[in-house]
Amino acid sequence: MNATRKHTALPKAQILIEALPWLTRHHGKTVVIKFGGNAMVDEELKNAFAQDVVFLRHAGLKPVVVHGGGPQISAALDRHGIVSEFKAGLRVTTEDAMDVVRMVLAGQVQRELVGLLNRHGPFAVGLTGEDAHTITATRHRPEIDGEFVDIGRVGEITEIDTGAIEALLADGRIPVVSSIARSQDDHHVYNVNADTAAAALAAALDAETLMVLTDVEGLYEDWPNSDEVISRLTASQLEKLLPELSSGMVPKMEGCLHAVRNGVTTARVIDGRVQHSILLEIFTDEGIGTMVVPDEDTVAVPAQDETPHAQGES
Ligand SMILES: Nc1ncnc2c1ncn2[C@@H]1O[C@H](COP(=O)(O)OP(=O)(O)O)[C@@H](O)[C@H]1O
Ligand SMILES: CC(=O)N[C@@H](CCC(=O)OP(=O)(O)O)C(=O)O
Repeated sequence: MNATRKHTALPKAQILIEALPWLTRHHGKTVVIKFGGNAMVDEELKNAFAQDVVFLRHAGLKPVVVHGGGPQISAALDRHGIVSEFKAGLRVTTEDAMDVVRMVLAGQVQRELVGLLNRHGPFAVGLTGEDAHTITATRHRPEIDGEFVDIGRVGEITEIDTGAIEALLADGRIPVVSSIARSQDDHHVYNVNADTAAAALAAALDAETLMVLTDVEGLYEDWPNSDEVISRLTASQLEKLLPELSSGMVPKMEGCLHAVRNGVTTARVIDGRVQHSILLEIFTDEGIGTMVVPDEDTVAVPAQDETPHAQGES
């Protein structure tokens, strides 16, 4: 038998080897993955998402999932006869609506994700920001047209306690966090935008990467007029762009900026409608979506041969 004969499965081995430098560099690193409600509506996509997250866990990374559930909350509120209203991209949350938000996020969406991940082994443990003081918030009053408005039980994060999440990660688990905060003002809870919660957790956990899965390809340069995606931008470039952004992209991009300004090496917005978008983003040369990086002068440039990602990801 010819020892140099190429096996037909060689391309598979090559794909794995291509990922080796990335895996080596990211071994043991924390990756916070935000799964958006709009990317969460398709069964196949949800299964592929769970596979990707478990894959990362087996590859030696420490994934933390933070989930949204905007469409699911709106549907439940509708069933309760409560009209959904958004101001500054945030849901106006009455006391009654807060009970529904909590029920949907912690009792429905989080349970489903935990179940999907645990088909692969005893990995996922669900919690909300209320648990073990993980997320504490005070009442958020966004400034709209020069005035601070009351939008009910919407929280502005004041403190993160990473203890519970870190203990779970040390035990080899995959924490699945619902974006509800304990209140520092009273004994109730606050509704927090899931992008904001994910970014705050990524920064507090000193995560390597924040990945935000959504229902568009990334940040469009001139939305809604064109579908040209911005593939890479620095923190300063993003900061200049923020005032022009609208709706759901505002908390997403503000979150990415917060993350990279607070120690996270890359923040990415990727298309959650694409099956296995997490693995595609990590392991393929093309990369998909929008990547935000700290300003050039604040990061060390990685060695070229260690970068499988064409966009020069670190
Ligand atoms: N510049 C932009 N690029 C891409 N999407 C944008 C932009 N500005 C606003 N959007 C809107 O933001 C939405 C994503 O935010 P959101 O609906 O909150 O998603 P998710 O449920 O994944 O958090 C897109 O579907 C799009 O309608
Ligand atoms: C204050 C606020 O707006 N909270 C969000 C929380 C869920 C969320 O952010 O879900 P997506 O990521 O799917 O948008 C809401 O009530 O819809």
